[in-house]
Amino acid sequence: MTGHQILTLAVGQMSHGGHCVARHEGRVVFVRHAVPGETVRAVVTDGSSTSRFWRADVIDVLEGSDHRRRHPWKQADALRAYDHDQLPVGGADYGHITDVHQRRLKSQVFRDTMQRIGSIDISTLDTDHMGPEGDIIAEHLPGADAAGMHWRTRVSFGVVGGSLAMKPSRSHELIPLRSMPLAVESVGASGIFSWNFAGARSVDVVAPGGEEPLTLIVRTGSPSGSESPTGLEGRLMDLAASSPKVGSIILAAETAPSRRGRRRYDQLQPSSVDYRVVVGDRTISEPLPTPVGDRLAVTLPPEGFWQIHRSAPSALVRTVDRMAHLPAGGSAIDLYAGAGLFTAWAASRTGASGQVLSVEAASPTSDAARKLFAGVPNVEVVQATAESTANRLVTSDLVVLDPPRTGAAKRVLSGIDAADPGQIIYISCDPASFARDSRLLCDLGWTIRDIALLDLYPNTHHMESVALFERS
Ligand SMILES: C[S@@+](CC[C@H](N)C(=O)[O-])C[C@H]1O[C@@H](n2cnc3c(N)ncnc32)[C@H](O)[C@@H]1O
Repeated sequence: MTGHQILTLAVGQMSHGGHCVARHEGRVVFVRHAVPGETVRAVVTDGSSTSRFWRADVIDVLEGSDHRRRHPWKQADALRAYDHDQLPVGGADYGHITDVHQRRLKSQVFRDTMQRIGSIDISTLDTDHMGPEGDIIAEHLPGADAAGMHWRTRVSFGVVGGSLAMKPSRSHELIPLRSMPLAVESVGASGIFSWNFAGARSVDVVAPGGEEPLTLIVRTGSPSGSESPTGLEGRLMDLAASSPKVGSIILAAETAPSRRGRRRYDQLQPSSVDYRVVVGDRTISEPLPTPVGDRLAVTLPPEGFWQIHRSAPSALVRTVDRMAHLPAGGSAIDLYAGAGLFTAWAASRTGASGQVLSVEAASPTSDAARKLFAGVPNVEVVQATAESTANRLVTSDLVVLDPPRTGAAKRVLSGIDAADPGQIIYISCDPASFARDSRLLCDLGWTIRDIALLDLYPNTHHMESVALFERS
């Protein structure tokens, strides 16, 4: 291993995943916490003499970029952490880059990833959002502060020594937190960073609609029916009584080991977790950008999927609405539908004489959709995987798909193609899987007509794209 080797590097372009590309003696080095154009000293964190590439973290900036700023979150500030012989916590890997430049880099990464993985040149697209360098301008969303903080309505923490904690990127070490400024203000104001969670394995915090009161899901490894030896439950009740900003606490005991790689908010097998309300309610309420009849909000369990930026639901629906041609009386299919964000929009567009099919695999989330659309005759909610449904789809005016980070399976895309809808709108949180899936759709005879890039994850390398496909 080359651990602790220090290199002086001239840093090149930003790549997918938040690393800048540099070279050392012919070998590629992926450098974290850098800005393209800088000269830095970086410590090698991964790689051996036989590795094709190395990874390194910036510890000192010799020639800084004009786009560098002081990281607004001290515990995630790599330079500060290395000065104190510590590791920075992960989760805000773009925090050292100015707000406007973060979005410029995301645009470039998206364009380059589409070219590299999908062999798709987006610079020729005829869209209002085209930037001067042939990349899609990433849209800034309201709901964060000037430093791009306080937008997350959902945050997951580990627990160490009773304190809420997070890991540095690519590390298993848990670092106790003093705050988590990406989260909406009520999370910091609730006092939970000084609570004693000893006995818990992890804690998920949800601020429905970005507001208070918060709901906490406190996860333990033992059945929640048995009082833990650390007295966790009693302590949580006392703490909740002293904090008006925490409305509900739910103990979640894993009754079967969690599968690696499963996402926290879309548990497809909820039976392996036993949920029990300690304080407050078992469900939360999220405001809907498009009401369903007189229902202005959807009720769902806090572990069910909902977009994490407080402005994401309205921004995504607005973008889909701008791209789609969905007439009154028309038909739409919403795959990977969650609790029905886009189903609600499609139902309001198509009206009473239209038809909308909403397909979601996770049962708690799909149950929420079924309750939301109960009594709405033109909406059918199906709890199933997109894969099992795709070969039975009938033709429609529009298919919306919003898969998890891994993208859509090949047979989902082939099934959509065979059903021959008028339009496909693909919402993605990962440019790499989106580029792969776009290639497949293009090979099946579809063309990208429009793309929007939304900065749903400020201060991180993540981005969201919404793309419209039509037949070539
Ligand atoms: C990115 S979320 C989008 C949800 C919804 N469109 C929204 O914006 O609220 C992806 C959803 O797909 C669901 N999901 C994951 N794998 C699936 C599959 N194979 N088939 C159907 N749904 C799946 C997840 O449970 C999650 O609700």
